[in-house]
Amino acid sequence: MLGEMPGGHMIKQVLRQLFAGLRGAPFAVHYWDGEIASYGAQGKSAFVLNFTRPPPARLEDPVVYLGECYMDGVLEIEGSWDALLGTMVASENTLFRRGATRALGWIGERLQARRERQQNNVRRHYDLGNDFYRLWLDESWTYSCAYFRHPDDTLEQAQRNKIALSLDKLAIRPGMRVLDIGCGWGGMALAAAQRGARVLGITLSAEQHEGARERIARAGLSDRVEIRLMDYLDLDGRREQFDRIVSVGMFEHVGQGHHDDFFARTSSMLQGGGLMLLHTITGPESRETNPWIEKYIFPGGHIPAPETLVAALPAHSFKLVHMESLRLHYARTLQCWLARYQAVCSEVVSMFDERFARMWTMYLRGSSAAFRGGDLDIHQMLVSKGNNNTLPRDWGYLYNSAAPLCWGEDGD
Ligand SMILES: C[S@@+](CC[C@H](N)C(=O)[O-])C[C@H]1O[C@@H](n2cnc3c(N)ncnc32)[C@H](O)[C@@H]1O
Repeated sequence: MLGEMPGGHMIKQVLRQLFAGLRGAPFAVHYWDGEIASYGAQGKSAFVLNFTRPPPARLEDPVVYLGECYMDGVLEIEGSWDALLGTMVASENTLFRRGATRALGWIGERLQARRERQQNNVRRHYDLGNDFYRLWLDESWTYSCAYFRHPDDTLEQAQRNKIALSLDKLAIRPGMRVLDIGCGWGGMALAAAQRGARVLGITLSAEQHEGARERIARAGLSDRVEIRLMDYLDLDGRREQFDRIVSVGMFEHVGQGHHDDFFARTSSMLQGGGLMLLHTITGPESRETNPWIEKYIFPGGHIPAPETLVAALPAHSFKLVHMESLRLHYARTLQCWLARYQAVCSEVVSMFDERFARMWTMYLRGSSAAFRGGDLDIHQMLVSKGNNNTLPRDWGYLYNSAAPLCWGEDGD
């Protein structure tokens, strides 16, 4: 499987072997020379992998290889991406090979080197440019899971819902000091300030820093919101204390083996009785990081397991107050982003190039499918430092629809 292959014939053998080892839904492969083969369970193909021309002869990592084939236009994927993602999850042992070695490679890396590498990784993603994200994010520039309270909610409305839900859970009151770790373009910070809080938002992205500051100035809230370009590792609980901490879509960057450190730091910055809302993508404990995502989208990221997060709390004086999954909300958010992204794809091609544009199509489409058909989930976890005796008596006010509005059978 590893190393150079002399040509199309050999790579076809290798791909046949690979596809024959996959478990899950029935699928078909259209090879570049006209051969059509069926794999997986019996039945009508749930998806088709269509090789439009001979792929490169070098295959080191199956997931990265197939992802690159898609980016290069060598491979088109037709049919259900949900089923494709389901097959990838069911075939993890065949497809994901490098996790253990990668984790070992990191052991012993100096803290400073880790910090620089993580910072560069994060900046590479978020500093693609405000012009790029502005093309397809909603008007609030929120780059995280929205909350589709009602089936007809637009993305804009759903992002407003998510921000309101998060601030409601945190029971923000005027005068409170709030820290937003990973504040993006400042939407949450702005909304907290509109509720009368004094907010510090931090981000590693220079583009976000500039965008958020401009936006807050335009809203006339610069006296209540400060946005700093800094790493959360440089915050110091001895100098600054907060009543509330919120962190949305940042924890995935904290990295394997550093969760305890994150909780220790946030605990040291929170007043006794203070509340923290952690909003993060989650997955099974045994989940391997997808090597294509690792290479092209989020290097150094790690998806935590919800039970690991909960287990880590008591050592840092945190108590679990409330926790919920927003899984299908993220699938819907990603669908909305994908539709908007596809509408402006030609602009993305002129900003970057065709390969980049296809890479992002794959990322958005694959991620949406991974939340519906794969093993990704997303949780909002509300914790208190020690006891908070002023919490709401019941949480009904968060979910005040008269009757529950449910997702359809297929999660749409
Ligand atoms: C997915 S974005 C979410 C942004 C925002 N919370 C939202 O919901 O739109 C992740 C954010 O985490 C920030 N981030 C990642 N690692 C960080 C670190 N070590 N210190 C501070 N911010 C970090 C990024 O700069 C980015 O703003």
